[in-house]
Amino acid sequence: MEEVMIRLRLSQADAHYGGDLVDGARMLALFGDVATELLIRLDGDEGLFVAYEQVEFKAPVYAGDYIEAKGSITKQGNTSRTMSFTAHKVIAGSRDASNPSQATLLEQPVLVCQAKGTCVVPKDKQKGNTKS
Ligand SMILES: C[C@H](N)CC(=O)SCCNC(=O)CCNC(=O)[C@H](O)C(C)(C)COP(=O)(O)OP(=O)(O)OC[C@H]1O[C@@H](n2cnc3c(N)ncnc32)[C@H](O)[C@@H]1OP(=O)(O)O
Repeated sequence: MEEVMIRLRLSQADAHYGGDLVDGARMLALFGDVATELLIRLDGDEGLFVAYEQVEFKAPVYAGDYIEAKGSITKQGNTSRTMSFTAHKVIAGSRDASNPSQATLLEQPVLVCQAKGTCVVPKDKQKGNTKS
């Protein structure tokens, strides 16, 4: 199955809790964008997220970290598209206030979040089914 990936750096604006910790919902926002691209590629429509079946936050994410969010469609129903997602930290920003510009390229990316979810694209919006 085709895989889609979004890679971005989390900034100070993403820090939400003490110690520059990023809200877990930020990872779900990334998964939503990954899902949207998967649906555009398959159906030519952005679709709608109907449910997350499973979300696990496996490691903390901080401002300054670089994240790769990936997803693929695992099952195609009539209108539903079931997907699985992962987010890995590939660069860790500084956690040392005395050396804030230091950063570490991680030899092994760290799994920070994983989820399964389902999106819906109504039949009349699926590629090839539009009447116009
Ligand atoms: C990815 C997006 N581009 C970005 C977003 O995240 S959108 C923002 C968040 N989502 C929304 O605002 C959507 C709000 N929900 C809706 O508008 C509707 O619920 C819906 C349009 C998404 C679905 O409505 P409807 O078509 O009436 O639903 P159903 O006919 O009941 O089901 C359609 C298919 O979806 C499957 N399904 C329904 N509920 C679940 C569930 N909890 N878990 C897994 N799958 C579910 C259902 O089985 C149908 O599948 P098939 O058509 O048989 O394949």
